[in-house]
Amino acid sequence: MIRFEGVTKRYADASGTDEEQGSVAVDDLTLEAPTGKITVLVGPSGCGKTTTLRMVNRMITPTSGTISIDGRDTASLDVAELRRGIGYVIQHAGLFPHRTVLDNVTTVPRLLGTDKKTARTRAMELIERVGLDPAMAKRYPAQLSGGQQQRVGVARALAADPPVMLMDEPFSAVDPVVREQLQNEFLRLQSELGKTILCVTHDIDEAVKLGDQVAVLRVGGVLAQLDSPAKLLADPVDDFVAEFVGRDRGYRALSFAAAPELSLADEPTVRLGAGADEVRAVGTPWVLCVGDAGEPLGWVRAAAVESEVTRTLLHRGGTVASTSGSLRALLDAALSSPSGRGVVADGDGRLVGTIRAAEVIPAIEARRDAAPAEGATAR
Ligand SMILES: Nc1ncnc2c1ncn2[C@@H]1O[C@H](COP(=O)(O)OP(=O)(O)OP(=O)(O)O)[C@@H](O)[C@H]1O
Repeated sequence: MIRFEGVTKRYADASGTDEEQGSVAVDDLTLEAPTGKITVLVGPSGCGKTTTLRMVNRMITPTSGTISIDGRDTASLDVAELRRGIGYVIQHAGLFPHRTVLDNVTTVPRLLGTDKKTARTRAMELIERVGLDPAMAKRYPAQLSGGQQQRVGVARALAADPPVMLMDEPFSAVDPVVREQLQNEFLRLQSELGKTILCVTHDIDEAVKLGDQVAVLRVGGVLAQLDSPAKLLADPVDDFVAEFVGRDRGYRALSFAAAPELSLADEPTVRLGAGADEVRAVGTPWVLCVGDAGEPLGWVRAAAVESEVTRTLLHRGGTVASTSGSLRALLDAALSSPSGRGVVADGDGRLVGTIRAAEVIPAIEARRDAAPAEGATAR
């Protein structure tokens, strides 16, 4: 566990005043980042997120207060020893440009005395584990895409197997699609590794996606709210947090509500290559097309089929919800489906049935009735 206790950081002003009289970047922060969990610090630009993170590995020294890791005051530890237990990932990956990917990943273990062969074997494992082709190990950072560089950055931070990871905007230098992939893979990796992670982002969507708990900071480095993502969306503590959490929060909060078992309608289906007569015989304007394993491929408008169902005729707009997914995914499947019937698949991606938005709403209402709002945790 990382514990901040009454931590304040002031920066000396440019005029050269003492730090004690300088401007406050982090103000009396008390916060616990539990072992094995992801704690996300989020807030507007300049609210002290990076300062907070860097005080943990002592790149920045607090003006007052204490930071401890598993009960040991970080100020009392040897800096090198402290940093050995902390992986650090930054925006743009911060790789050594003149070293290969493999050398980037092995640098810290080598410095720590791991023999070359062991360090290389482990680095290759990690390179694969973060989803990179092993052939990339020989490349230099400039020969990789931004997303690939970020993956190397994560592999490098994990190379010495530190119990604690600090991540500063780790996925922000890549486009939204790559970003989502990186986030998903990072969550998968964390579910295997169970590191104690403190992660900084300015993006509330990223915060609620990654965080087991989310700390919202306001400018001046004051903690506004510390809660689970679901609680934060459902119950912002004040106008600042409500505005920061943003619009659509009622809908977004449904991501954290597991879909109950709802009765699904049997959906008649056709296969690719089905003739126009077969499609029209279904008797509905939109007909669902499935693949050989029963996986939904897309809806086809019956009137548009002249001879047979081809891939180009498939409507791709509908999302597919999983039986083990969230209420949000279920509702979204219904809302995005051209037929109004949301497609639901099982864990193997096979069609189970369909559901309409009007049938999802009662489940949402039932959830509300079952869980009366509690008070938010605020300071
Ligand atoms: N070395 C420094 N000297 C003086 N002031 C600093 C220094 N570093 C940061 N600050 C100030 O401290 C405050 C917090 O900065 P910090 O970088 O921690 O914020 P942040 O929340 O990470 O911001 P961003 O999201 O824009 O990166 C800001 O007002 C910043 O200008």
